Amino acid sequence: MQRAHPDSVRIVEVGARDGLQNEAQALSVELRCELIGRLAAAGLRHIEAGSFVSPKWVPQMQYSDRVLLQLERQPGVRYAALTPNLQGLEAALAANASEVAVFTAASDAFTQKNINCSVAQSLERIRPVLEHARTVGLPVRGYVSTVMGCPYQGEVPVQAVVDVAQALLDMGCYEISLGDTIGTGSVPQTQNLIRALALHMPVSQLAVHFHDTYGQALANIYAALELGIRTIDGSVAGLGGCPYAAGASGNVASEDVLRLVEGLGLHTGIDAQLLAETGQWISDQLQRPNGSKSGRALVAKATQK
Ligand SMILES: CC(C)(COP(=O)([O-])OP(=O)([O-])OC[C@H]1O[C@@H](n2cnc3c(N)ncnc32)[C@H](O)[C@@H]1OP(=O)([O-])[O-])[C@@H](O)C(=O)NCCC(=O)NCCSC(=O)C[C@@](C)(O)CC(=O)[O-]
Repeated sequence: MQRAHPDSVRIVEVGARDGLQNEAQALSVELRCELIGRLAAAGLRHIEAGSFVSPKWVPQMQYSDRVLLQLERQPGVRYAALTPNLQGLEAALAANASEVAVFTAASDAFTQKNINCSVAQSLERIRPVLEHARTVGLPVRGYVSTVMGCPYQGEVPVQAVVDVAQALLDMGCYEISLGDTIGTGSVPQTQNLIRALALHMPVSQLAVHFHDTYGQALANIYAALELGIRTIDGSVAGLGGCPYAAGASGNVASEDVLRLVEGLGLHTGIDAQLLAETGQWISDQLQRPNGSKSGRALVAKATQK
């Protein structure tokens, strides 16, 4: 997998997956395809397009196969999908996903609620996914949730995160996305975690995935950037919520991440105005407030002209 230049940042857009999976209203296949098309037009090059999980567990992600098959693909864009097991991988391959992501957590209590098994059992489910993906040359990203706190267990030891991240890398994931699932992380926690991980694996193989539940996401991302992280997950318009924290806001907004990294002189290849307009468009479709401050500001400024 090509690594980012130190002056460039890769934003992994998770709005059409992590965002929409947490919205109360399930969007049509057509609107999901249009969202992904607009994100690609804005310059996003890594877009999570869907999730091949049980529709009984996450009904909003049903028909991800249709989304992947119907969307108009742009050259150079990776259209990724979440897969919990071999059944999901087969579906993702049939829908021609450019890559897949496997997911587990650093706390057993969370994996039990999320995927109905322990962390150790989840790794055993993931192993054949990676083995099969390798035989067909499909890249696999790995997610570790609850890296800074679990809604059921509370504190999560740093060593538990290191162990799971290492296990996923050893199985063949090209990158680990560190999920602050409930957004409770702080700057010192972010620094401690990344420093601990960096003793065992290259920072270039780590990404950060913050939910903005307590408004700390941008501060934590800045701390991560200072420690060399160059891959950041974001969700356009801050789509999503958090099923584990009532009333909580969703993922950090991609528009706000973009503003932060551009302010630091780092490059992304993303058009801020097009992304902001996409954020406003999808917020209107969902009849929800636009969760990005910089997105709202850019749209308002353009309207004033
Ligand atoms: C993992 C399972 C399936 C286990 O669910 P289970 O009930 O333990 O497993 P099962 O193997 O007994 O299967 C039960 C049913 O699901 C079906 N099934 C089995 N596998 C699949 C599949 N791949 N696609 C579609 N259907 C599937 C299977 O066919 C069967 O259907 P039935 O016989 O009842 O009609 C379930 O727990 C599940 O789907 N969980 C989804 C959880 C989820 O998607 N959570 C959100 C994603 S994680 C996340 O958002 C965090 C992240 C990544 O963003 C990072 C962060 O923020 O921290």
